[in-house]
Amino acid sequence: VPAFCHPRMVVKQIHSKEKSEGDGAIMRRSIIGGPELKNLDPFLLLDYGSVSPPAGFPDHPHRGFETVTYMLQGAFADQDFAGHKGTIRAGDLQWMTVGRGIVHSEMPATRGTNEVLQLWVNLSAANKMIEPSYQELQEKDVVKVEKDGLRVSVIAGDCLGIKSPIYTRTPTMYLDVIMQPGAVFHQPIPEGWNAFAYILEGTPTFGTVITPAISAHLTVQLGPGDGISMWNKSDSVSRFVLIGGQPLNEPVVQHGPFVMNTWEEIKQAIYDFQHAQNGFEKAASWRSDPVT
Ligand SMILES: Nc1ccc(F)c(C(=O)c2c[nH]c3ncc(Cl)cc23)c1F
Ligand SMILES: [Fe+3]
Repeated sequence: VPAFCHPRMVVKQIHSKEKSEGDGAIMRRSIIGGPELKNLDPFLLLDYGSVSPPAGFPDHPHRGFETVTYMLQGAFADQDFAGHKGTIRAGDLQWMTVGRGIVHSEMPATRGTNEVLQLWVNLSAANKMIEPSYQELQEKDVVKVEKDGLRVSVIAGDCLGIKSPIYTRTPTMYLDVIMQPGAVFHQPIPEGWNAFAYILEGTPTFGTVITPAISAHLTVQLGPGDGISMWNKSDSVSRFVLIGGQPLNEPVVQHGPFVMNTWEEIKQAIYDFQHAQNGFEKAASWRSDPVT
């Protein structure tokens, strides 16, 4: 008996190229509104970074969306212009609803390799100018499902009956999936949602068609359907993040770290930031402290 009425299939596989971002951080940008992957609404980008000091992401603004920072290894220190400070360690999650504006810095907090995934989730027009807020979970509080060679960290949404406590204004599913050799995993994804996977290690198989060996740092876009079946037919561990979200179907105008619906609103965001007003008041005098 097939697991789903309309199993989703792989429709596109894109290798992410390395590019520098912020201050010397070498990143692999997996999805951007670029020509290759336009229709992944509500997602704006997924960045994989392997960052060592002195590189990092010094003081910079955001407006109009959410940043989801998930640490894979090492740690990052973040500080914002409202005095919010924290250290995000391996397995920790920071879901930052930027809304009307945040100025912050995100710097590696250990001398070694600090591996980070950052997803940008767009906000609806109605939510773009809401007050900023954070939802932060330590690794021990990220809900996990272990079953038959499967270990899923439920970052957002629910999996095998286990629900994340994270409130997602834009309905989102975000799973960190580790599959031992021979494991199988069937995950429902609501019809109409856009969905993709980003492979971190191994060669997992997605969909009923045996896709070619899939390698690390590959984005796999999934087509329409009500769920995805995955196997690990190899003899080594597979790890990937599986991400899906309900499209907003609104115009997207992005200028760096500002994402609004019209150019007018982008000009306003730039003006507000430069004149420390309309949500950027605290940007007037704030500078981040050096990370020890
Ligand atoms: N200057 C500038 C301009 C635009 C940015 F988006 C950023 C930025 O913060 C990041 C872009 N990818 C990322 N991945 C992980 C982390 Cl922790 C941060 C970022 C930045 F710094
Ligand atoms: Fe940032």
